[in-house]
Amino acid sequence: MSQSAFNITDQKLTELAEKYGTPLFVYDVDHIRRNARSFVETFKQYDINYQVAYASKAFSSIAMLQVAKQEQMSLDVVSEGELHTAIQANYPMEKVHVHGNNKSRTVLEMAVDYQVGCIVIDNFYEIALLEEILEEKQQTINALIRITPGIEAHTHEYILTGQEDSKFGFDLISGQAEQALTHLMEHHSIHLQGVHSHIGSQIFETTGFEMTTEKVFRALSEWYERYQFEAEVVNLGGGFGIQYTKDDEPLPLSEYVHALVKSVKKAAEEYQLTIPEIWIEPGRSIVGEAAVTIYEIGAIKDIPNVRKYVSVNGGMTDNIRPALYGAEYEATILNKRDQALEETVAIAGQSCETGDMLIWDLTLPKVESGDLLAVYSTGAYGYAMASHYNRFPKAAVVFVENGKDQLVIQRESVQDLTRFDLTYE
Ligand SMILES: Cc1ncc(COP(=O)(O)O)c(C=O)c1O
Ligand SMILES: N[C@@H](CCCC[NH3+])C(=O)O
Repeated sequence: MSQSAFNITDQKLTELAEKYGTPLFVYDVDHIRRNARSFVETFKQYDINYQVAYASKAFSSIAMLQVAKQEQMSLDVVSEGELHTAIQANYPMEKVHVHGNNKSRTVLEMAVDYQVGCIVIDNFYEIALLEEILEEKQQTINALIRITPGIEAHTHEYILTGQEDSKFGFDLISGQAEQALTHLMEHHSIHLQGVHSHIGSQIFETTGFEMTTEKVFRALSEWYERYQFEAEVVNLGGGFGIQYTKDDEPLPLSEYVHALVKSVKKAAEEYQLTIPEIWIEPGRSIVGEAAVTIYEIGAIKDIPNVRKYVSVNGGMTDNIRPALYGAEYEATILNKRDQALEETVAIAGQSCETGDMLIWDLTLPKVESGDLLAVYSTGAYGYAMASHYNRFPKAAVVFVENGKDQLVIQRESVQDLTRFDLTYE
């Protein structure tokens, strides 16, 4: 499991828990950099133009974006808040790609004012709104159209995005993608650079990506024949799987890049099209295995012959993935790593929800209140999806690199929670 790839010792994690309190997200920055470099260095082996855009929805913070920028990545944002974070991190705006299936006028205006690298257009409503804004501002902008290729990747239903029946993008099958293309080709304030397709998340095979490339190029070839449209860019999204538990067997990140480049080259040759720039937008595979969450164990409820519930001082408010997707995690007790495994317990969150369980069956040494539990592979969609349910303040986030630790997101206090509340007169 990812514990082996995680390079911060239990002793260091224990010290960090004492220094910063719990629950605490601890990121191994070196791990983030290695993942980013796996993608970038593999692309460099080919004679093609590429962009690796970090999908900041997986974990966005100013410090994280500083690291992404240092690693030469572009950036995918999906909201005003993610774009604002990019601005605060001084991200080069020409490397920012703006996504979203319901972009607000504000986010589109920001994107135009800051002249972001491109807007990934999702629907007809957005085209009309964007054209109105560009007309008002007498501006132009680069764009990709997001197409849904009609691919069902092997992953959880809620994180599938490439199938025809999806809220995202213009689908190929009904002809809506082609309709968007012909409209955009006639309206010159939007410079159409190419197409985008993202089929889902936590995918362990390259087949889905290869099939997508084939479908995208088949459409591009038709569009070339009918309208002489040539894509400068083909963005094949993110979705590369990581290891949460021993049952997950992810491919090396370089494998995805090899497969994508080869399939693009093959399809371009087959349809006699120029090889476009290849863009990808990984999120989970950059940060997922780079972090652990440390909790303190509190209440223990043993129901003889039924189950032993071990509660931690966090749960669905810092990691909603088990409750939302039935996601599975592995964990250890930091202060008991050398002790024999003795009992199988269930790790419960502290929110007032029966479904707030982090791990149903975890074998640990004898558990006691006060022990520190480290849950692995929590770097993606953990803090990013945190909530204030039951008015629990959000956890703190620490980055560790070269043996040095630094707080990058402060722990919230209960005072923070009532900061926007007004009394009712
Ligand atoms: C459009 C788009 N791009 C990129 C990503 C990042 O996916 P992942 O974190 O699985 O790499 C997502 C999330 O699924 C997405 O919806
Ligand atoms: N948040 C999801 C994945 C969705 C990614 C964004 N489209 C997860 O935790 O697995």
